Amino acid sequence: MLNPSAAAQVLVVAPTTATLTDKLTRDICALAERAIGARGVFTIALSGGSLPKMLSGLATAEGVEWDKWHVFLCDERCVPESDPESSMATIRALLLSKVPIPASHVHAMAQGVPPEEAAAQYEAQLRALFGGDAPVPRFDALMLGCGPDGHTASLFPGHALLGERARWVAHLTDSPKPPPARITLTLPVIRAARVVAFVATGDGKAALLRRVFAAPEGRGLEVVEDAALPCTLAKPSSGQLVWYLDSAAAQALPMDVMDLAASLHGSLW
Ligand SMILES: O=C(O)[C@H](O)[C@@H](O)[C@H](O)[C@H](O)COP(=O)(O)O
Repeated sequence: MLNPSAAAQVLVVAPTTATLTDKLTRDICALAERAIGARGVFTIALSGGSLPKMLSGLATAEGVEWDKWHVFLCDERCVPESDPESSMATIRALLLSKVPIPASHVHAMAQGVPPEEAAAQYEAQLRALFGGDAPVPRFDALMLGCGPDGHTASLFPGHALLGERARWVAHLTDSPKPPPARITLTLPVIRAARVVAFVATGDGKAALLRRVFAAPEGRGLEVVEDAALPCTLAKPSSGQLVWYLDSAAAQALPMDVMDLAASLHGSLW
């Protein structure tokens, strides 16, 4: 019997996006409680795209110690927060404006400065919080999405940033998904997280997910690293990887993979 909280990789498949939202809410609250119990704070980095909407259930969750949360971004589009393309603006509208997280615990990326400077400033913020001497910060949770091309955060297939090993935060000005200028956490930071959670919903992700879960039969849920699909490289080296899908996104997964999906009841942590 699978004990999801002990497994390095977990698959959750919910029949609808509403049930997926409920499951995500329960799991994130349980993870936050565990992190706060162990270290006194919960550090979570969020992405843009459709993810903020999937997290909106957190706004009505009960018993959350919001004052212990520190919220970061996995990546950001280099636009002002007044622009509808701003990921932070969406996250504020759908979640942060509805919960009492202290403003000083919300770590946005700088606006109105060149992308390179915004990346350097964000890395300096992380170093101040996680300790400048740490080889890499260890987030409690990174919430990621994935594009049909396999990108995650702002790490795109074939991009030179996939080879970045020194910086914690990097910039790019040639993103194939608009807008072109972006800031992103790098792979060493993503791999150091305690939990890396992907959320993917809808038919448009089905073909990609078939490629992500393409390990030979008998190798369970193993996501095999494929340089052409950056989301497969975003695997924590000593943490837990969780893929949260709705049934539309999961429709092309092989039966032996679906058989390993965790229960929707309760929480993973
Ligand atoms: O700027 C962005 O859009 C995000 O940083 C990006 O990495 C997103 O998470 C994926 O593209 C998935 O987007 P969807 O959830 O909208 O499919």
